[in-house]
Parts: sequence; C-alpha cells; structure tokens
Amino acid sequence: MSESAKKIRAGILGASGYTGAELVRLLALHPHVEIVLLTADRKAGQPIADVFPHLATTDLPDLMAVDEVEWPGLELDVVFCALPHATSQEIIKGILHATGHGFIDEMIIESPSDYANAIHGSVKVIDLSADFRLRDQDVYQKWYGDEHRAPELQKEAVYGLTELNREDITRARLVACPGCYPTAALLTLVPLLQSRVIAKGNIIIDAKSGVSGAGRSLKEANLFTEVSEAMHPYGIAAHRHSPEIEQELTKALGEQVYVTFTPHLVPMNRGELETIYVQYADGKTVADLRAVLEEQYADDPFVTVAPEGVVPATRQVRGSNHCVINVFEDRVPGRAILVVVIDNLVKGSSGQAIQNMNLMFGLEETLSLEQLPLFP
Ligand SMILES: NC(=O)C1=CN([C@@H]2O[C@H](COP(=O)(O)OP(=O)(O)OC[C@H]3O[C@@H](n4cnc5c(N)ncnc54)[C@H](OP(=O)(O)O)[C@@H]3O)[C@@H](O)[C@H]2O)C=CC1
Ligand SMILES: CC(=O)N[C@@H](CCC(=O)OP(=O)(O)O)C(=O)O
Repeated sequence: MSESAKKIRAGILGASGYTGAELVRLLALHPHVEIVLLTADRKAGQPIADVFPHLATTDLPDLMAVDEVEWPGLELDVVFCALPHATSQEIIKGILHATGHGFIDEMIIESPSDYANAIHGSVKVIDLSADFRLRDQDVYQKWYGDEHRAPELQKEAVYGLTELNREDITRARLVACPGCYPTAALLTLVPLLQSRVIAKGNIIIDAKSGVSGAGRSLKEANLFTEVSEAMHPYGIAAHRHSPEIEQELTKALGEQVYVTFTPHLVPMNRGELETIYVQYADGKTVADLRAVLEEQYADDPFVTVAPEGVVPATRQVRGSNHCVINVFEDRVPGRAILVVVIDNLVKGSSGQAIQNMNLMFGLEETLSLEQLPLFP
C-alpha cells in the first residue's frame, strides 16, 4: 500500500477493556490505519483518555454504545471485536448485514474465486472473543452454555493462529482469534504432532497467566488482596480452552487428540507461560523436536526457538508480539518438556489480531508490531 493510499478505516468494539486498549496502543503506530470508531458499554459517552489516561496523546473518537453506531455511514474497512464471549455473535451478524453483505452459505460458493467475489468490498471482522473459534455448534453449546446465535458464520470463520493458518486468514472475511492459552499451546504442539515426532497421548499443558487475562470487569476473585502473594489453578479438567486446543490438534493430526490442560492464575499483570510435557514418538529424540520447531519457525518474525538450554521467561516477551519456545530432554526416559511464553495481551490477543489484519489487507505482517519486549 502506498503512503498516499486511503487509510484502512478501523473500528474497535470494547475499547474500554484490556484488549481494546491494547489494540488502540498498538494501532497508534500503524501507518495505514485510522481508528474511526471506539465502543464501550458502561463507559459509553466518555473520551477514551478519561478511561485510559495512557492513551491521552492519541487523536481518537469518544467511546460510544454499540447499538448507537450507524454502520453503513462509517464506511469501515475492518472491525476488531474485543467483547465478552457470547456478546459478539449477534453484533457481528448485525454488522455484516448492516454493511450490505449476506451470509456466505446463502450464496453459491464453488471455488475460491466465488468466495472472493462474495466477500468483495465487505467489511472484515476480527473477533478476539471465543464466539467463532469452535466449529461445532454442539461443542460450543456444551462449553459456553447457550445455543450459538450465528451458526452460519461459525462455519465461515477462519481460526486466526497466524503462523499456522496464513493462507486462509489472507482470504477471510471473519477471523476468530485464538484464546491466549491455545495460542501458546498450538504454536508449540501443532508442528510436533504434524511431523509425528511426538505421540498424541499423554500431552500435559501446565499453564500460568497474569491477571489481565481475566479482563477489566470487576470480579472479587481478581482483587489485589485475592491475587497477590498467591497462586492457584482454576478450571481443573473443565477449562473451555481444552476443547479449543483439542479441536486444532485433532485437525492438524487428522486423528482425535486429547490434552490435560490446567491453567493457573499468577500475581503479575500480563504474560503467560506454559510448560508442556510430551512423549516422543517411537525412535525420536529431543534433537528431532528441536529440528522440527526450528525449521517451522525459521522465517517467522515473531516465533523464536531459544538456543539450547536457554529458559523462556515472560520477561522475554512482555509488551511484544513475540513467542519464545524451547525444548528440554526430561530425565524420565521417552519424555520431553517444552516451555513457551507469550504476552496474553499481545500475541495472545490484540497483537495477533493486528498481525491477522495486516495479512487480510495484503500488508507487511509485522506493521505496528515491531517493538521489542519491555525489560524489566
Ligand atoms: N484479556 C486477555 O488476555 C484476552 C482476552 N480475550 C478475549 O477478548 C475479549 C475481550 O477481553 P478483555 O479486553 O480482557 O475484556 P474486558 O472485560 O477488559 O473488556 C470488555 C469490553 O467489552 C465491553 N462490553 C462488556 N459487555 C458488553 C456488552 N454486553 N455489549 C457491548 N460491549 C460490552 C466493555 O465495556 P465497559 O468497560 O464500558 O463495560 C469493555 O469495553 C473477551 O472475549 C476475551 O475473552 C482473548 C485473549 C486474551
Ligand atoms: C487469567 C484468565 O482468567 N484467563 C482467561 C483466558 C483469557 C483468554 O485467552 O481467552 P478467552 O478469550 O477464551 O477468554 C480465562 O482463563 O478465562
């Protein structure tokens, strides 16, 4: 895109939340994006600088309620949807209709060019919530409690794990960004399963997240006094990211995969670390796992396989779109230990969403995401 080209007109729904604010912070650096819409719920009507003083130097519209937005008049090119689960479905369905486009499954789509024609000129939607991540309606209902209210779009949505799904993301109209835990787990496990260097059984994901992963709304469990100087697991054998991780691993391998996944809340603001225990496939060693990961991510700007022996830590990625992975030989014969870190608010949500937007608009994937991690 040339400097003189029209800027991409972007809207951010849920801009008074953590991922919404992070989208604003990162997009402020984007040379081809103009933010023309910000929405909020309880904070609608306020200038964003009143809600987030750290964003005061940016020139931005005030926060407005989603149901007051006049979609066609805004001529948006892209909408980032950073709303809580279950609220995105109907809003996204409404946006696609209000901006003049129907649902793909109401059209005759027989080839990639039919699809390209069908979505030509449509606003593109990048959803950070879980609403369109699970492909199966029944699985969605089982884990999220309610019937899906836009199942036709659930089928169309592309899973937005950038490094492993670039081709589909590039062509997509609706991208469902992965959850923060699945991002770290899948970047590590998909290449290893696909290249058959690990066994599909006995995968254990021990995950830790900073408190911003739970969002900005008020919850007793997230008070300073509850969270500081302590840590605890939650969602044991019942966290909704298990089916999301299993869906994508099963797709990658072509066989059903199950994982043991236990998240923990740790007293830090942002960052996520997963320690993943795996079993080698017959005859494979730690060197095979390292070789697969190094080859997979050799040309990727944001995913790094750390040198042998270097231990990934959340400080190595804080505030950045980077993901650092390393693999270690276990002293228990036949097993390896992987460690992976991301920032939940960047690679785990808003950064990856912008990476996807760059792909969807034919831009350099790294635009507005170039900053190095913050240290300390
Ligand atoms: N936090 C994280 O690390 C990650 C979050 N996600 C997902 O991204 C989404 C946003 O998360 P996060 O930013 O943490 O959430 P927050 O709770 O921090 O923010 C939610 C935003 O949505 C608005 N909102 C709440 N309810 C409604 C509603 N009914 N209608 C319209 N707007 C509403 C809020 O407005 P107001 O403040 O004015 O009430 C706020 O702007 C969630 O689906 C989350 O699961 C995904 C990956 C990582
Ligand atoms: C610390 C914390 O509470 N984390 C959130 C995960 C946030 C996230 O990635 O994802 P979703 O979009 O799927 O909510 C949780 O466990 O529910």
